[in-house]
Amino acid sequence: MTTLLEVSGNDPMTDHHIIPLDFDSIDGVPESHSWPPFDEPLNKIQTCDLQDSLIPVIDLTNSKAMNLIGQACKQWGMFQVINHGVPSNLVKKIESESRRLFALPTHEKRRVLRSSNGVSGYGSARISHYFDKGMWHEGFTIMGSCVDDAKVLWPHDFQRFCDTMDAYQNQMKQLTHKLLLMILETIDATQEEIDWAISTHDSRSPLQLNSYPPCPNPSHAVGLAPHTDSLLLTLLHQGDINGLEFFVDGLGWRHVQAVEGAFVVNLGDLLHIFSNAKFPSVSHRAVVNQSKHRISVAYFHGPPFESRVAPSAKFQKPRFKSLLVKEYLSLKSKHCDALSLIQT
Ligand SMILES: C=C1C[C@]23C[C@H]1CC[C@H]2[C@@]12CCC[C@@](C)(C(=O)O1)[C@H]2[C@@H]3C(=O)O
Ligand SMILES: O=C(O)CCC(=O)C(=O)O
Ligand SMILES: [Fe+2]
Repeated sequence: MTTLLEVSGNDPMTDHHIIPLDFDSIDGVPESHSWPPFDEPLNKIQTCDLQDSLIPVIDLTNSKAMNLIGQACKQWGMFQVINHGVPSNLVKKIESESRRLFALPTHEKRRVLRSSNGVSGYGSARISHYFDKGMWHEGFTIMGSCVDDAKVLWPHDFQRFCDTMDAYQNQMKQLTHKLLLMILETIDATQEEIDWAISTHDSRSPLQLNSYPPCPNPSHAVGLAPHTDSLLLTLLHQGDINGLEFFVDGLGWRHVQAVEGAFVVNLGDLLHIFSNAKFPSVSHRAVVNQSKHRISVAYFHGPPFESRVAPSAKFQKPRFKSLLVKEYLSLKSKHCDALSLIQT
């Protein structure tokens, strides 16, 4: 069985790409993390209420949910869901447990630093090696069980962290299954293709905790640099602090309005390939602010790494070459524009 470690192992990132800033002692944006001022999202000047936000908020108990989801996938590659069935007290716990982790002293967090060609653990996002500037971000990636790392952080009090992470991942698995069935039905995927996409056998679904501490100079820092997610689907809890933005051709960067109790769903590269580019793999980023410590939790679902990814058999003119999922991830770990490298 291929682990993510193997697919990412062939380009060990040098340490300065992995170790986040020491936010306990930082008092400004160092040159290493100072980005050229970037364009403000167009709708920053608009009132930030719902109808301004391009991304539809879809009630999963609505009988038209599947059609609305299909339209949102084609148009934006992103949507928000409410009345999804995930217990709100668990969502509150995942955020409070994440805050408890990131509130640990820097030297404690660095004891579970991700290894140079690893996936799990504390560190900057893996995309950091695409850029020569650092990000105003610290992350903690969980692949499967987090007991080993949690025992290092809290030798006598690790259970509630792990129980919360496990319970949340189980809920995410169920919600992902429900959403993928709807999304794939809108493009008439075959049963075999559906089984491939929803398979949790041997697939690796990382859980990513993101922390964006308040930043003294937010217009010169980037929380998470522009990227597309690589797998099939990402479910994001962003809490009540705005920061997620996505790029729309011709419009520029638009913010995704934080909606109480909603999950943001964005499609990844593998669904872009499978849909033969019918669904965009939306480029998105996270910006930081001066006063609030923003936390987000992202759950990534992908098919088994040994399996093959290709445009659905129903497309007469496939626009992408077929390759193994692990080959795609290995390509993406070196090139942020991996999708353009596998076009037919
Ligand atoms: C299976 C995955 C998905 C990864 C890489 C690997 C493990 C960690 C995931 C993230 C989490 C944070 C954002 C992202 C962009 C990153 O840098 O690491 C994600 C990336 C991807 O979606 O490509
Ligand atoms: O924190 C956010 O809003 C975005 C996080 C994200 O894009 C990711 O973890 O892939
Ligand atoms: Fe992302």
